[in-house]
Amino acid sequence: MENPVIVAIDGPSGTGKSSTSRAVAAKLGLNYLDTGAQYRAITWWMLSNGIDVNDPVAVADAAGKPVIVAGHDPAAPGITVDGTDASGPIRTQEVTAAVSAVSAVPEVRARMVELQRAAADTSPAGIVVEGRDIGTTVFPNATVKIFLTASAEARAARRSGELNGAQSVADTRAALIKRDAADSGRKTSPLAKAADAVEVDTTDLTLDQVIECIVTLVEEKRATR
Ligand SMILES: Nc1ncnc2c1ncn2[C@@H]1O[C@H](COP(=O)(O)OP(=O)(O)O)[C@@H](O)[C@H]1O
Ligand SMILES: Nc1ccn([C@H]2C[C@H](O)[C@@H](COP(=O)(O)OP(=O)(O)O)O2)c(=O)n1
Repeated sequence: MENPVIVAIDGPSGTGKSSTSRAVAAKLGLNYLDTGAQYRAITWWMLSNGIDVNDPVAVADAAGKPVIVAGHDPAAPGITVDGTDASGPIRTQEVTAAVSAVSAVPEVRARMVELQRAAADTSPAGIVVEGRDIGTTVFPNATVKIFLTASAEARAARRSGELNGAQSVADTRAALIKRDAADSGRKTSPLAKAADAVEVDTTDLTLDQVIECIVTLVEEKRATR
């Protein structure tokens, strides 16, 4: 049988990773994994259990405790923490503000990477994995690597639209620039474009155009291997 296809999609917040990855996985009949949801889930567990998220030693000590299970169906991925559905709670602004600190802790990353590689091992046809370090660290031999970008203005407008005006575009822009800097500046597996990734600037592209572009790249790669 053909080797499973691994599609790595990285990039900062609001570039379209989740929407694009889900659609690409659905179109190609592949599994899907949102690694940002995993980091959000462990962050939610830390906050819910009174762990000081700004104390890396406390976070490292607790990193092995929660049981995090991410779904792989692109139509309804879902995520549970200790058996409880966490899909809603992981998207709160409290979690968003704390996730960069928690995901910078090496013990947290080691655990998540283990889960991410296991997800690929149990995906016979293959998997689309989205995050920040998928092409650089988690799957350096991925079949196709994509790095999505977009202007800060476009990203803030998209995110603010999702929050239904609960946060202004200016505040959303400031928060995401702060998170980009933390994610790009950390020591362990920072947000970065792999040397062999294809960069796609989505600022002036529709979601359908981005999906089409990535599906074509994967199909071309599949045809030549
Ligand atoms: N190319 C695009 N053009 C316009 N809006 C987009 C595009 N890609 C994604 N979006 C919208 O932007 C928001 C953020 O997209 P999402 O996929 O969650 O980004 P990320 O996972 O990179 O944070 C969503 O509301 C999504 O529908
Ligand atoms: N592979 C990954 C994925 C996410 N993270 C961290 C850094 C990000 O700020 C958070 C949240 O990621 P997520 O993709 O859910 O964020 P957005 O949907 O882009 O707002 O997790 C990471 O460190 N490594």
